[in-house]
Amino acid sequence: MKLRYDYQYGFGNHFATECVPGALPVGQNNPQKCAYGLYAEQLSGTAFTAPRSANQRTWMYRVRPSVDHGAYQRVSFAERAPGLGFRGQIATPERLRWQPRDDAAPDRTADAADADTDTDFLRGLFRIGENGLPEDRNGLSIYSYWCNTSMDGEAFYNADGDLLILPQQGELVLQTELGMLEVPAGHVAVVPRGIRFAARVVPMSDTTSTSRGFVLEVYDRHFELPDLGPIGANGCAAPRDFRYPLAYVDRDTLQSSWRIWAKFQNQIFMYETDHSVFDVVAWHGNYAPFAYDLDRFCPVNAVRFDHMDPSIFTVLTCRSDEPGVALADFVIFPPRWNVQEHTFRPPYFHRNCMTEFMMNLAGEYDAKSAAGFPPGACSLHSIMSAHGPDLESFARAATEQLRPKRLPDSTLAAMFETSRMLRITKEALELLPLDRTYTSCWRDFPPATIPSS
Ligand SMILES: O=C(O)Cc1cc(O)ccc1O
Ligand SMILES: [Fe+2]
Repeated sequence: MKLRYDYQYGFGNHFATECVPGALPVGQNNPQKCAYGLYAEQLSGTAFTAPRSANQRTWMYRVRPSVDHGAYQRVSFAERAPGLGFRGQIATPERLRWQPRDDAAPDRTADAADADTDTDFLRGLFRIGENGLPEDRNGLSIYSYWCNTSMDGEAFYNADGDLLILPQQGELVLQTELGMLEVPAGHVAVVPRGIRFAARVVPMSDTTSTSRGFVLEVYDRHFELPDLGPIGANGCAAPRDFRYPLAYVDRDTLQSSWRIWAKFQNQIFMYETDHSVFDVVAWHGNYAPFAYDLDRFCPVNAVRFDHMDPSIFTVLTCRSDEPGVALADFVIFPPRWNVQEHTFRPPYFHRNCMTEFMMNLAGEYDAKSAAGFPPGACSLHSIMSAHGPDLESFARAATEQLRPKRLPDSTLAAMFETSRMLRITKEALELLPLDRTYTSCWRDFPPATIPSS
């Protein structure tokens, strides 16, 4: 896919970019006077004292310093982002599945407001489940989003953690302080804690411009590329494919008034400015939003027999304190060849010490019938709750002729896998299209016949 904007590439690189020649100071961060009277400002993504390998910060050179804004005002959820007010209250081990959020369905807001309302990314965020607290910098939230309107004259930042944004349909363009980042379906983006952004929806046709998808919010560490162990130095997601924005200033909006929304300790606040916050003329550093085309993922898997664990498809991981255990992994199930001999090829039956939130992004998922798990649908299999192939997929895969089989390019599923237990929002059970017949897909497996003793 042809991208609209230019980028700089390389996961975690130290970048340097300027959209006006000479704006970026050379050899120092804090000149006594910056070029053009710009203001130098540091954005720290890790503690000042974090080890060098983990340290993340960016220096921005901007038209005004960020401090120049009105007072923070507390805003009600209903006024700006009802779905952020949905809190995880329900503990259930039940296997849950939701059908896609329908454009016509009034499921988007707390008040189940009428479907004609313009809904931007912030208003369309709908918390499904959570664990932990941002104030403890510990835990995560999972959302779905739906939007049909761009944020205009407005921006948002999340003080509570990083946002991984995964469009399933449509396209978002994120205008961020550090530049423009387009995120069509099939790509993923991460906006780290504190970086202000506006989400724009790209028209799909003359009459529709909607985007829907999913968001994973993590409350402490940042996303990293997973270690590859014996896989070696190559394979899976390559660092060079991660794209970062170039400095971008929209001169036309510089003097206009803006409202900035903030999520802080899971509350919403707003302040006003009489100028754009997208006024960073130059920046350098390694704390920045990024995007990645999931089609660049190079799948590695079993080439003779048996089914590898899905961790083999991890794109990004957010570590916990325990080595090898993620707070959350972002995993995909990409187009690929299935070639295993004498093997039941789809995902196996299992119970896991991790929570699995599954999303079908496109095409068919090999462990579920197409009708039950269409693109846009999602499911939750919580810690130790049994799940796996449904009866229909099992019957097919247990009897199919095992030739090399291409899972088509139209296939794409994804998973947020977390070591935490989620509490589900009551709104996810009441307002989203919950599939009340889900667990019946596992009824009536014929019993094995064991020889009598
Ligand atoms: O439950 C799922 O569908 C996800 C999954 C996929 C897989 O290939 C192996 C295990 C697993 O949990
Ligand atoms: Fe699973």
